[in-house]
Amino acid sequence: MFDGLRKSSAKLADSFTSVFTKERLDASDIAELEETLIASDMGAAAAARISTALADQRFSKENGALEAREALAIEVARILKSREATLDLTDGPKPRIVLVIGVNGSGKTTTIGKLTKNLTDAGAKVVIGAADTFRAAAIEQLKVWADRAGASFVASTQGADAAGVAFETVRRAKQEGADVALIDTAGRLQNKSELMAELAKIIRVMRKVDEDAPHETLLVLDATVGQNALSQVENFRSVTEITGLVMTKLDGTAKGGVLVALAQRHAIPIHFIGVGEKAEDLQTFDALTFSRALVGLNAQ
Ligand SMILES: Nc1nc2c(ncn2[C@@H]2O[C@H](COP(=O)(O)OP(=O)(O)OP(=O)(O)O)[C@@H](O)[C@H]2O)c(=O)[nH]1
Repeated sequence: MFDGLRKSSAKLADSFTSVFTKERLDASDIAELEETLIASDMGAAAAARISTALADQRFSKENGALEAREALAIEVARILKSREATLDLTDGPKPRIVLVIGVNGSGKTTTIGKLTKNLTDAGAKVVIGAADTFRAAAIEQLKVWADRAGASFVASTQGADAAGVAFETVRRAKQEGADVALIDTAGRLQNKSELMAELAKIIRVMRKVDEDAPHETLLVLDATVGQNALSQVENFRSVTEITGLVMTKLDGTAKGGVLVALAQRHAIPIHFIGVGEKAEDLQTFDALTFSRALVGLNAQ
């Protein structure tokens, strides 16, 4: 985690150390801190909240920078804590039906692959549905993950009806007594009404097999897009219910602070974060571990 967030923490640390060299911060230090936090993609509301909290604290002359960093991690974690929610897909209804949505390239396919590997390693039976029928490579990529993990795989040809694939995936998961069904979707529709119609159709058709489907709708966000992730949440939220978030590619960006902006703005659980391309790089989101890594402190 610490390594995965190195780019984000390095950016924050650079400007941060220069602010905290005093026992108490004056108004201009606070303003500088607030700017630093905004520049790290945390958003104005979270930056103001954190700066105000730090303004009331005192730090020692000798060790101020470290103490301030510890205090910052605590304040960041305070915002993130309410969004922390472990998602154990092997628990609850069987099969647990999970729809994975997000814009094109956000990391949906890779996230499903990683989840599948982690679930099958833990002994769960998984069925993957390649309902992203827009891109042949996405279907191929998913098949590789499915084969590697020994998961069942449902796909059709490129351009086929996505809802048909989703239907068959849920049917197969029931038939095989699977624990989890993970369904990949396409995020590349032309406009909002098309996206809404497509997702609504997928859900309607899945419900013919299981009236509670989907049990989870995970929105996958790419951290490298920074503040744009906020508008993606708004867009998807307006077309369907989102039960949880996954933020990928945190290792490839200095914009990791955007997760704080998201937590401040949207009351949606953050389940997983991606800090690399391997299955073990998909980690359960833990507010304090993330916050400490973000400000450049090792986990405790
Ligand atoms: N470094 C890094 N790369 C990631 C992570 N998650 C996904 N990627 C990479 O991001 C790229 C896009 O991921 P995909 O999983 O293909 O994205 P998608 O949302 O399925 O894209 P479409 O199929 O085009 O809709 C791939 O090259 C992945 O290997 C991550 O956490 N870290």
